[in-house]
Amino acid sequence: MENTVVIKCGGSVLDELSPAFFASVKTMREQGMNVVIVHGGGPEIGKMLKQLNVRSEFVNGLRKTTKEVLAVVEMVLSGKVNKQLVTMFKQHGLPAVGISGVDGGLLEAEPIDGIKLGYVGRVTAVRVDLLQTLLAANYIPVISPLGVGRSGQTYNINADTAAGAIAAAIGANQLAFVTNVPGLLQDGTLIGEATAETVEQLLKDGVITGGMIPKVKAALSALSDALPKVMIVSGKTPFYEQGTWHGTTIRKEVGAYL
Ligand SMILES: Nc1ncnc2c1ncn2[C@@H]1O[C@H](COP(=O)(O)OP(=O)(O)O)[C@@H](O)[C@H]1O
Ligand SMILES: CC(=O)N[C@@H](CCC(=O)OP(=O)(O)O)C(=O)O
Repeated sequence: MENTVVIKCGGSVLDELSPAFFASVKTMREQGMNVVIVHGGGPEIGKMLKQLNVRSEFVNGLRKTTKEVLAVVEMVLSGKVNKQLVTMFKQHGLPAVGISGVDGGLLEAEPIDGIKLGYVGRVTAVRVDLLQTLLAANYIPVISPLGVGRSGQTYNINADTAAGAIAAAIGANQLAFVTNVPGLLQDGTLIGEATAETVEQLLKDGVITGGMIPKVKAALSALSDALPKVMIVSGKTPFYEQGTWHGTTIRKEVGAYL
């Protein structure tokens, strides 16, 4: 779908989204862009698991998801976080519809590795027509990263991975990861522009760690001719003004897109 931006809002910044974040989304819509939001909620899930005394651990940045953990993930992502975000959009005059990847079979998924990770899924198909219908009616879809298997099983999907898969499926020409830092940092300094090759090197050198790893991996696999650049930006400050992105831009190669 031409002129479409997929924006992933990280759980790390959901409580700190500034009015400037919503103003940036408004600007994009005024410029005729279709906006699709995918949200995370890792910290909120962690808090709820703790309150309920349910243990969970991370394996390679992914939350090992037992049946008990899955019930909490579903409740927090498609309930609390999704509705909070929809309400925030409404308060800023933006019409949003919250759906999870289960609704309408939006995100079809299969288990990544049932033995090690339990109910953690990867996206195998996206019901693009559902998103197109909402966008055509001028709504902003706000998606929580749950998937549904062929047998009806629900899966927990990393929000960065889900955003990348949705961007590729809908044919978005822009993808942005909104998080709690200004972009990719090296020794505390913002990296304004990076090629896929540079990012691979930063991963190898251990400059990119923790929650930034699934983000850049999703960015690298989403890059294509149709999606020539991916942005990593802050949700605490304006991230898009007068056609300019503030943060890190990752391109396939130097000069791939200007
Ligand atoms: N090179 C890096 N540049 C910026 N942030 C990094 C880097 N390496 C690791 N990080 C960490 O990644 C975090 C963002 O990932 P995460 O906490 O998972 O956020 P989100 O919930 O937005 O997905 C940052 O707050 C920072 O601590
Ligand atoms: C499989 C897996 O790890 N799923 C994530 C889904 C939420 C998420 O990705 O939230 P952030 O974007 O805030 O990290 C989780 O359970 O935390």
